[in-house]
Amino acid sequence: MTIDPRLQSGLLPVEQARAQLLESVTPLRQTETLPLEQACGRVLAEPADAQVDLPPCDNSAMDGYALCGEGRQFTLVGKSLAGHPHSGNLQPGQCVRITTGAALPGGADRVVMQENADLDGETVLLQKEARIGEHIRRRGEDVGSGEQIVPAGRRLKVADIALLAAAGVSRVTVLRRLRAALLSVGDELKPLETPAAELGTGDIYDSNRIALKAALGELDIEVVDLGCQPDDPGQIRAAFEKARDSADIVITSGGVSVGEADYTRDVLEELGQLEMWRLAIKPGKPFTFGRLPRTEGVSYFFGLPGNPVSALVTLYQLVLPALEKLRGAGDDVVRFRGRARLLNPIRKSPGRLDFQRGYTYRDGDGLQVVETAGIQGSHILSGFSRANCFIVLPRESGNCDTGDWVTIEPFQKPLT
Ligand SMILES: Nc1nc2c(c(=O)[nH]1)N[C@H]1C(S)=C(S)[C@@H](COP(=O)(O)OP(=O)(O)OC[C@H]3O[C@@H](n4cnc5c(N)ncnc54)[C@H](O)[C@@H]3O)O[C@H]1N2
Ligand code: MOO
Repeated sequence: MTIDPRLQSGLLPVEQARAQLLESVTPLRQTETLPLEQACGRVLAEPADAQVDLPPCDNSAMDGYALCGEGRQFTLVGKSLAGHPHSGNLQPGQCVRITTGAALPGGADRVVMQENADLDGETVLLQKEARIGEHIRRRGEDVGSGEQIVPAGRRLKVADIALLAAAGVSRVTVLRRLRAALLSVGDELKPLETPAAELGTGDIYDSNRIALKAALGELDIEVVDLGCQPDDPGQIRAAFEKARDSADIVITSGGVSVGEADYTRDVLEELGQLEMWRLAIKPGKPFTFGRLPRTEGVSYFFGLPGNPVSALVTLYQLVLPALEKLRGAGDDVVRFRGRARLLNPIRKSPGRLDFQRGYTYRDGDGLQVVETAGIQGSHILSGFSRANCFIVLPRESGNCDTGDWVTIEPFQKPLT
């Protein structure tokens, strides 16, 4: 197999890696039909059409009186409540009591708010004349029956669910959920169930798998949990084969660096193709991407570094955009970045795009400020836990001083 020579000599820029990842993955095609109530967060595979007009009829936007014609004096001839329309047609000079959302009776051409009218027996007196069309919501002004209301490819958010429900769409066809196989690699890793007293020297809890599982769960991705594997090429190979055969993507953590027990890349190259390794990102330099072909199709392979902060930063910055494309929702993902003023100096050496962990807030003067969330080692989880944003420092920048303006990227799902 051939590797881009730039990968061997230097480090691949993060933006280039993202673009390459997006180019490499092909969105899912299989679909399923679900009740609307189960579809939030899923990607619509077929456009959805309104089953009814919205609003379904001309109706009132206010509690008050529906009037027929001009003038300031009207005779009250009935009422129209939401769910209980007035049956007759109004003649000029007549009005009915009406509530918000209630159907406008035939002949009514304007509505006056009750605050602007006085009732005297059967007579309604307006404080000032109402304009034609005032406070009337027209049938179909939101959407018309049969109109396409949500396009294919939309990741359904709460507002989409509200619209579809209002328009009478009770079932939708969505792309099936992505399936990810997850496994950790390392002799030192122990399952979380192990009592602390039973840990040997250098043993650690397999926290990455738990964190990655939580992150994928937040994204409504099905997880096939393949546990932790020792630093043994045979066992890693068997686990990769199982992962490849059971999932659309395989996510591993650990064993992608250059240590003597780092077998992940070797096994990847044996079973498939290594497409990307060593990026100009901090933390997360040894991030690995490749493919594991199977009898039918392919499973995409993401090898995250073992260091816990590196694993999550690379998941968020590199894997997620690819997953969004894979599950068909590429264009709906908005990643917000802003600027904030640094409250403390930051150390950085040029060479890698740095995602430091920070805590941002508005100070008493309304200024967006950010402070570092403590020491920045890729093994320091307490700072990550305290943080609410990344401080994004350009690849070639060096140290920063108090008062400098820096780029921040507030945490969004699945980091929140
Ligand atoms: N000589 C070099 N050494 C290292 C380099 C390098 O360029 N040259 N890169 C460093 C960088 S940067 C990183 S990041 C790490 C990544 O190493 P691996 O992906 O091979 O990960 P491991 O060596 O297996 O583990 C690293 C670290 O993370 C802990 N770990 C591993 N898995 C888990 C898990 N599931 N849950 C929690 N913690 C985990 C592991 O115990 C190690 O402490 O390599 C550097 N070395
Ligand atoms: O790039 Mo590694 O992820 O610093 O620790």
